[in-house]
This record gives sequence, C-alpha cells and structure tokens, in this order.
Amino acid sequence: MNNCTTTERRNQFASDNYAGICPEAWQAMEEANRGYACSYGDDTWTERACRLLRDTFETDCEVFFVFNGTAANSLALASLCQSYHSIICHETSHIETDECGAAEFFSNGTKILLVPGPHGKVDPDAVEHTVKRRLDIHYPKPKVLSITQATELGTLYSVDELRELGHLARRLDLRVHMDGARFANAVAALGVHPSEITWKAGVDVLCFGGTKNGMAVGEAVVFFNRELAREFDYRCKQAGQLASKMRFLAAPWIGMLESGAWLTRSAHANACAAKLEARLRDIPGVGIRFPRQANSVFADLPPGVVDALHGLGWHFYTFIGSGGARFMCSWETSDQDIDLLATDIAGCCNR
Ligand SMILES: Cc1ncc(COP(=O)(O)O)c(C=O)c1O
Ligand SMILES: C[C@H](O)[C@H](N)C(=O)O
Repeated sequence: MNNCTTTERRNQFASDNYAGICPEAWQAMEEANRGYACSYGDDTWTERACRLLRDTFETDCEVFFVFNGTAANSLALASLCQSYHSIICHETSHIETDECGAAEFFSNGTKILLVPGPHGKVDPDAVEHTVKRRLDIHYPKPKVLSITQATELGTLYSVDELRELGHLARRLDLRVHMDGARFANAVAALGVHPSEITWKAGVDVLCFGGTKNGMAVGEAVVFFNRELAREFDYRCKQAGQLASKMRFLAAPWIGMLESGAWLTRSAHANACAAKLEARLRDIPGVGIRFPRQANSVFADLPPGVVDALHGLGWHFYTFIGSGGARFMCSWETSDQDIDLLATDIAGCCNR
C-alpha cells in the first residue's frame, strides 16, 4: 500500500490547454455577444483587437486571428518561404514534433532542418553551420529560422540571445518566425517590453498564443514585417482558418490586453511552476531536468513513479523534448493543486 493520497482532483498538470477560460476573456466574449456584427473579421471587435496589439507592440504590425497554434505556425511559416527552401528549428520544436507535418504541408513541402542547442534553444553556431554546410543547388536553401519563446522545455531566450539570433538571421538572409504559444509567459517572466523580444530583436512574425493564456481558442499571427503578410488572409481562408464569427476570436484579446490579464494570468502560471519546482526539489530522488523559467517544470522521477502517479489520476506528459515528466501550470492552477501533486509525488517516491 503506497502512502500517496487519493483525492478527487480539480486541476491537472498535463498542459495549460487543460484550463478553462479566464474571467477576463469570458467577460469580453459576453460583451461581444450582443446582436449582429459583421463577419469574417470586418467587425469592430476585430478592428479594436488589432489596434490593441499594435499598441502593445508599439509598431504598425499586421494582425490575423486563427483558431490554434498549429495553424498559426504552419501558415505563418508558409508565408516566409517557398517549397524549395528549408526552415531551421530546434530538434525539440513543436513544429517538428507535434504539428503532424503541418508546416511542411502548408508550405507545399518546405523541408525542416533540425539543430541542437541547450535546453530547447537553438545554438547559433549550429544554425550558421546548417546554412553554410551546403551551398549547392541540391540542398534546400535555408530561408527561415523558427524559434519558440517560451521554449517547449519551459526555458527562455534572453533579450541578448534573441538579438544575437536576429543579427545572425539577417547576416544569413533568414527570416525569423517566433512560436509564441506561451509568449505571454515569456514576457511576464523576463519583465521586458514585448517589442524587445520581437521586432526590435529581428522577429518577422510572431504566433502569439491566446489559448494557453486563458482564452477558449484563438491565436494572433502578428507580422512585424508587413510585406510578408501580403495575401495572408487568402492563405487563412484556404486553410479553413478564417472565422466567420471572428468577433469571438478577437474579443477575448481585447479583454486580456485591456485588463492586463495576459500578463497577470501568465505571471500566475509562472509563479505556480516556481512553487512546484521548489516542492519537487525537496523530494529525494526527484531531479529537475531544465532551468524552470516559465510555467512548466520538467522532472526526472524514480522508476515506477510515473505509472503510480498516472494510477492516482494525474495527467502529465512524458513525450515532450528529451523525456522527463512535464508538469505544466496555467492561469487556473492553485496552491492546493500544487500541494496535492507534490504530496502524491513525495508519497510515490517514498514507497
Ligand atoms: C510550443 C507550442 N507551440 C505550438 C502549439 C500548438 O498549439 P495547438 O495545440 O493549439 O495547435 C503548442 C501546443 O500546445 C505548443 O506547446
Ligand atoms: C504538446 C501538446 O501538443 C501541446 N502543445 C502542449 O504543450 O500541451
């Protein structure tokens, strides 16, 4: 008999997309749900949300709303290159591991080239080597560098690291895509202005995640290089990503941006991950696999503990990156959730 607690669990740690809709997003949806509004993005909510994002980034960026992160990433990437090009990304990138070949599909075959790097972040030297290793006609010419901020492994690129990558990309004639499914967590954790880790560092397009930030659905594709946004609306339409009731994708962005919840809710998730990390570090036999810099903790657990925790009803992934158990916190994670999980992990480790 193990001494793990067995109680009904309200929240899980598999993903921040397990969480519900945060109050600010929900209220904005309710406010938008009044009467008729123009469809396909011609409504006032969409116009206001786009304006708020331009204000947030302090630049005249082009903004489009799509349903999910895979669509945002793959359609944005397809806009940055041709099928005979290649996209360079980290070997643990979501576009490589968890989007079912969407980027290759929507770009009509652009090849993804993987590079290593510490803690889920691309190594600039590996990027340069991948570009320069072959210059002949037979090699798919590298055209895009894709980075994820916060990374799939819960780490962050610093402002300086992003600036270095931006300079490198310019020197190598690469366009820069940022998978920002957890961009809000990065901004909250770094405490910087969002422009500092995007267009000022050389990012051409950001896929800004709303879903994991607390919205029901919806990601913003933010083109800082407006020329690359040409006809992106047609690309969205063809891919089934042009919402007819666009106001309900856009309105939550208004709620989150106007209230500041995009930052406060992600800061909460980050703080929860820090609390969980502290609890796990006190459990003998548990290792922390990567620096915890955003809203997830990657833990190495003793043999049998993963199965024991799953047996207690805990949901968490072990397939992200190079292994380990990923515990992801969200805007909705509570101290009680953290205590329940940590107590069960300790109990299962002490069997
Ligand atoms: C880093 C990262 N990028 C992109 C996505 C894709 O998002 P979606 O599952 O909405 O397609 C995810 C999913 O959670 C993710 O973790
Ligand atoms: C991995 C899974 O596809 C999802 N992107 C998540 O982070 O939970």
